[in-house]
Amino acid sequence: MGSITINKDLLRERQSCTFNVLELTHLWDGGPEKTKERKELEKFFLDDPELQEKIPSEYLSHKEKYQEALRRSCLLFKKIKEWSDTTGCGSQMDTFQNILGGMLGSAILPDGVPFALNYVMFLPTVMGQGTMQQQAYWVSRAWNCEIMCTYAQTELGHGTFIRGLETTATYDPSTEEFVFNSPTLTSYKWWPGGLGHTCNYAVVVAQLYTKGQCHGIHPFIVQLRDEETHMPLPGIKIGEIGSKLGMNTINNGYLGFENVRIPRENMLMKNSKVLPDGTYVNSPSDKLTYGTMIFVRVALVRGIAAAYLSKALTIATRYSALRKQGEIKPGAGETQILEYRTQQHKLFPPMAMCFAMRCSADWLWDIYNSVTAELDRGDLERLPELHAMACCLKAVCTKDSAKAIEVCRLATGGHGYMNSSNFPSTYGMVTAAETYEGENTVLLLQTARFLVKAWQQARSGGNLTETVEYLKTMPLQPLSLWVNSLQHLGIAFKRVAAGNIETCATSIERRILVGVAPEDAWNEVSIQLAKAAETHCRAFMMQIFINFATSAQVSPELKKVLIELCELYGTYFLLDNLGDFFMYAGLRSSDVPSIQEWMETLLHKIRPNAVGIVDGFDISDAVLRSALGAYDGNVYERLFAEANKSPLNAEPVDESFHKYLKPFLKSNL
Ligand SMILES: CCC/C=C/C(=O)SCCNC(=O)CCNC(=O)[C@H](O)C(C)(C)COP(=O)([O-])OP(=O)([O-])OC[C@H]1O[C@@H](n2cnc3c(N)ncnc32)[C@H](O)[C@@H]1OP(=O)([O-])[O-]
Ligand SMILES: Cc1cc2nc3c(=O)[nH]c(=O)nc-3n(C[C@H](O)[C@H](O)[C@H](O)COP(=O)(O)OP(=O)(O)OC[C@H]3O[C@@H](n4cnc5c(N)ncnc54)[C@H](O)[C@@H]3O)c2cc1C
Repeated sequence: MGSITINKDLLRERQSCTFNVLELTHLWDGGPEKTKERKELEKFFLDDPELQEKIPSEYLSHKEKYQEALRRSCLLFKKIKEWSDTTGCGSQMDTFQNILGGMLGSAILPDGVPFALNYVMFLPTVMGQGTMQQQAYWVSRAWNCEIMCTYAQTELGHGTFIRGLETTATYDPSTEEFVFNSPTLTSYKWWPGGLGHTCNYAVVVAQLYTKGQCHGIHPFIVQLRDEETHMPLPGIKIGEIGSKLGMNTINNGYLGFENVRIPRENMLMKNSKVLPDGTYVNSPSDKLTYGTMIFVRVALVRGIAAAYLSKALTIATRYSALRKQGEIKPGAGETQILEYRTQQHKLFPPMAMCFAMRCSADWLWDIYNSVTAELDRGDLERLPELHAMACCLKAVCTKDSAKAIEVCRLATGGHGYMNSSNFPSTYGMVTAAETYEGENTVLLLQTARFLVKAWQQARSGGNLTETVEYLKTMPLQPLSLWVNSLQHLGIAFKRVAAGNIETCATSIERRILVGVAPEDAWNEVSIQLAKAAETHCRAFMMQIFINFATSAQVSPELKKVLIELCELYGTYFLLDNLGDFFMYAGLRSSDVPSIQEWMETLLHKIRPNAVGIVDGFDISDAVLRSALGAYDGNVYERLFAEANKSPLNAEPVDESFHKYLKPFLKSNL
């Protein structure tokens, strides 16, 4: 291996960047103070040799992977406490979020943290759905890792349709206990993270029966394993569900119950209650039980979709700046692959998406916090809008991110197929989020339900909330001739969304008029409904990005880049969905060449700043974990170093040669 110097092409890219990269880093982090905190945090954790990987996890067995992940998780959580005690600054919650859902966690446990569900789902559920007394008892125990907990909702037979869950919790007033049973194979809990061999308690979502009546699904805290021996308690059948496409250290498990008894106090009773005599007291809204899912959907947009995409882009962009292949002009010398317009088309629109996701995530987080405060005061008015936006943003951002990460991998050719590129684990992590916490199509249909109602309300002159206000204003504005401007893009995206929503609503009405049952009409139109929800989300993200790029308090050089990215976001999705813009936004085919040219010019303008933009994400090599994406660009040396970690390279001749290959070859002589 040669000495470590920065690759000359990367150096040149950095010298020609037109804006101050540190300014972008500060903007991305939310201010210089946040950048400083993040860096200190990363240093504290990533410099610890005990937390560093000794053998790449791909070369470990399934069991060894889990054991190593558990070892590091324990150290990691000890260090979190140490961090909070020594610094006295930065709430533990920020640290946990960074570790469990963010970049730091992916640096230390790239295939998932087996403790994640304790913090991501168990604690938010107890805090959102437990009484003050329950919170006082359970939160501190779980927070301090005296116990380790998960969230067990999904079953072998039902994930999406949670009203169809089969696990039963039957109240026995004689002992003031709930009795848990898994009446069928399909009622076994299946999927919860950490359930396999890590957790000793879980929030279990089950059908509540009292006085012979079923009251639907409710959350309960159930002890699964002995706190001392970790043996499953009597009647608990528990294990791990096996190897998966990714997230192989998160220890997803299965769980069945046979007459397992828990005290009445373990039902989370902030919303609905069961009194000692078995009387059921209703919740103000049965949807409050779904609160934890909203929280996680909100967190995913930034913590998974935007974060992991920024990682994939850093890898693919740096690599594309130093990788040379072929010539554009014969005899002119080999070209950096980043010079190819098709390569720019693969990488730069996802950069724009990353920014759009990031500003949308900030908006979503703010509305989540204000609506949660309103719910605590008994005001449920804005819950439907929050639910609708959390659903579509989770679906669209995880879909865009997973797709773009795969494009980034393809953009790095064969080397991207190596585990050492870190694309496989990055993709595995993000595509999982397309399914968990609400499968994406299903979530889009939830948003569509809200949109169709909003459209009906707009038509009848009713009031509309912030995100659907355009359904009232758009139809009143005359279609104007196409102009290549951000403002026109913003309006065109809203027109497309409004048009799609109207088409769905009228298609449903038409079917109902000829006697189709409303539910059947909904199903028949659901392809368009899912699309309408996606276009609504896209219009929202376009507008949020426009607001952000045009109002950001940054230098003119950085603002120019933000505006270029924002225009690229719009032109890219417009050209990808031309039919919609022809149908609903007054676009004519004669307008298309100028938009295509606009998009191509944007690619050209962004080109000199591409490396600067991904450098601005400021993802350290320890977090990036990629032979292709390291800051110094010494790709080929790193690929070799990683190849030499393969256990097969430990000996010049593997023992299997003598055992199998040699006798086989000899037998053919
Ligand atoms: C690290 C990885 C961790 C992963 C963990 C997991 O995956 S854990 C497992 C994660 N699992 C999942 O994510 C499972 C995904 N499945 C689900 O979330 C639900 O079962 C469902 C929403 C798909 C349908 O539910 P349903 O059949 O009961 O409902 P419906 O369609 O009949 O609508 C009735 C009304 O309720 C409304 N409403 C619905 N949800 C919410 C909400 N959260 N808030 C507020 N409102 C909500 C809806 O808008 C509608 O309002 P309307 O129009 O009547 O005024
Ligand atoms: C990595 C990972 C981690 C997970 N962690 C947890 C966890 O910690 N705790 C937990 O409880 N669960 C967890 N889950 C489970 C997860 O929440 C479910 O897998 C998810 O909600 C989807 O449910 P399902 O698997 O039953 O899919 P299904 O609902 O069976 O979906 C299958 C197909 O049917 C379609 N479909 C279903 N219903 C409808 C409908 N109404 N309209 C139109 N199409 C529909 C879907 O679009 C999809 O194409 C995890 C899953 C994964 C992959």
